[in-house]
Amino acid sequence: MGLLVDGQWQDKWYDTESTGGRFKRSESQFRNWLGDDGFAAESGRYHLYVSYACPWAHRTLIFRQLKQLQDHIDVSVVTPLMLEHGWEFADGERQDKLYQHDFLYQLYLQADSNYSGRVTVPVLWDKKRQTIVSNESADIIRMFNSAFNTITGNHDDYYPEPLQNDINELNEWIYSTVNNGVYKCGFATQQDAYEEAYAALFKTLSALEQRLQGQRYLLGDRLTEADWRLFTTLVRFDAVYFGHFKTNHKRIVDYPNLWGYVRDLYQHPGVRDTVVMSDIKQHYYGSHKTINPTGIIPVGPQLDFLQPPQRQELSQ
Ligand SMILES: N[C@@H](CCC(=O)N[C@@H](CS)C(=O)NCC(=O)O)C(=O)O
Repeated sequence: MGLLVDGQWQDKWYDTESTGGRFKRSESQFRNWLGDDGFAAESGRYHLYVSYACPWAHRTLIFRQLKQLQDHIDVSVVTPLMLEHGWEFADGERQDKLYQHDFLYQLYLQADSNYSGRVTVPVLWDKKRQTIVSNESADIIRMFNSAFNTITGNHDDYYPEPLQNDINELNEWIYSTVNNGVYKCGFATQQDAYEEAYAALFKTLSALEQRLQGQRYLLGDRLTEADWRLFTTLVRFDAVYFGHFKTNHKRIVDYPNLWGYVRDLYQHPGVRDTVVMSDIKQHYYGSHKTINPTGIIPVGPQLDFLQPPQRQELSQ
């Protein structure tokens, strides 16, 4: 675990000293947009770098499936552990298919040899201009939602105009208390910081449980970006966050509506292939030595995401 400082790799854990023990996620720095400034949407031009463990990268893999981009955007997948060199590649299935780099930070240096900042997944790479289009998953999924529509013929819209304000509001709330909320619990280094994040997380989960009582998705009948962003955290919750990040007030299986909802989304065509639970568990329990020094990976729990969700009738 580390970061680049003026193009040099340094092995450092997150600094929580200046924030009273609170984990603060840094802003992504590459924020170009497909279609703008010479980044035309073209089949085969862009490459996606992901980790199967990472909930932010997971969103982009889901949108690649939903929007039928598999033949147009290829993917390289890092190995599950993130240790002193950050994200790494290996031979075979986990190679950097474009440049055979050993470490992801080498790709960042290829884009900017003086880069300072964290080296995160996902990365959307432009093979033509040899640079990073974006390392912000929220932007990448928005681009995938529409930029390639004329190429794929897939016009499904997960960010429809009339619902955009509602989606943005939900995203903000769910990002800060749930998606990033679990990290705020897990990476807190002071008791009050942890308890504050824990309370906010379970307050939101309880509100979401209520909301999903009479409706299939967060915004009613229509499946939107907000659902997919919530899904990647919920699907990891019982196997990882509950124990490793100490978010143990309740499991997702203890919330009937949320549990049915996760199964419903898991069983959506193309999605289950993007959930690689072995990488998820290995990454968290094996990479965060300050939280789990032995690196032992718990065997359980048994989770049956294929149980019928019984939520279809809610959208009729
Ligand atoms: N805002 C970014 C966050 C991505 C992110 O933090 N990814 C984590 C993995 S889950 C990462 O690569 N962390 C490496 C680090 O912080 O050094 C996004 O949503 O794309």
